[in-house]
Amino acid sequence: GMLAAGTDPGSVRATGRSATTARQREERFRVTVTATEADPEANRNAAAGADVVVLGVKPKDILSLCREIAGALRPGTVVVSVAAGIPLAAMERHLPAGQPVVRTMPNTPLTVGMGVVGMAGGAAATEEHLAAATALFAGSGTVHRVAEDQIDAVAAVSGSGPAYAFLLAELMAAGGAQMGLDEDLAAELARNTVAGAGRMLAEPGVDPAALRRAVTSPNGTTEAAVESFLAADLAGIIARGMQASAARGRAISEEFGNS
Ligand SMILES: NC(=O)C1=CN([C@@H]2O[C@H](COP(=O)(O)OP(=O)(O)OC[C@H]3O[C@@H](n4cnc5c(N)ncnc54)[C@H](OP(=O)(O)O)[C@@H]3O)[C@@H](O)[C@H]2O)C=CC1
Ligand SMILES: O=C(O)[C@@H]1CCC=N1
Repeated sequence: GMLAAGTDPGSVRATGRSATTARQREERFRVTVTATEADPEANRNAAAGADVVVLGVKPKDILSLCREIAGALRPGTVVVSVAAGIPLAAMERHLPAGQPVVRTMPNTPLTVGMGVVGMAGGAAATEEHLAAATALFAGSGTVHRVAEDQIDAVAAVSGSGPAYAFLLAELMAAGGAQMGLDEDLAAELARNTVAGAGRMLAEPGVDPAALRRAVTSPNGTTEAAVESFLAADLAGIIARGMQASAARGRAISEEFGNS
């Protein structure tokens, strides 16, 4: 997303673990990608002198990565985490005192310029540091400042949310095939329906309920489907799934955020 929005590839130093995926990413993104399995200093070298460092490893690996790069950071370097569940205070404990840290919850639609990001700043993060973190995402989505205790809820709505829409497309395709449609046709109809509905939702100021009502003819086919969904407690099913997402964020904090 950053590159598509005009970031100079020459200004980006990326790292990964595997040399094979590093090569693939270099070819795909035209940025320098160094693998830690080939160069154990890769992360420290990438962090040294950077204005902004983005931590994109799994939550369980974030704090050891903070310790690994701590000695290479300049005092003003902004450390931006995308990890679910890892608290700002935990990262701050493993970084030099006073290091500006920003915790974010992005989502994959950033890759098509339609991302949404929740963002919270740590103890040493000033407006200038938050603006630098916002600039990473601003060309490929919208950034919303939230209190850190709301990040798990942001993850439940928008971080994990793309998967809910993709699951809907999968289930609609399966339902179409069950009714006798060719499997490929059912998948194509479902995929383009969810994609098309998403495009309609992206228009400024639209109300999803109004869009839904426009499809729902009185006593028609859509009404029959929607009534069936609601009678089966789709609202409760979605709410419980989102609670499970947020609970998993809290569990990650407890499992990996206390060291
Ligand atoms: N996927 C999503 O939609 C979202 C993910 N997140 C967060 O993003 C983070 C990554 O998740 P996800 O993309 O699913 O995971 P992936 O496994 O796809 O990505 C993790 C990456 O970290 C690299 N890596 C692992 N260890 C090291 C290391 N020591 N040094 C350098 N690079 C390393 C891996 O390299 P290699 O490939 O070479 O092994 C891999 O590229 C998580 O913290 C997650 O919470 C947040 C919001 C949305
Ligand atoms: O599933 C996860 O834990 C990450 C965070 C939000 C989306 N993917």
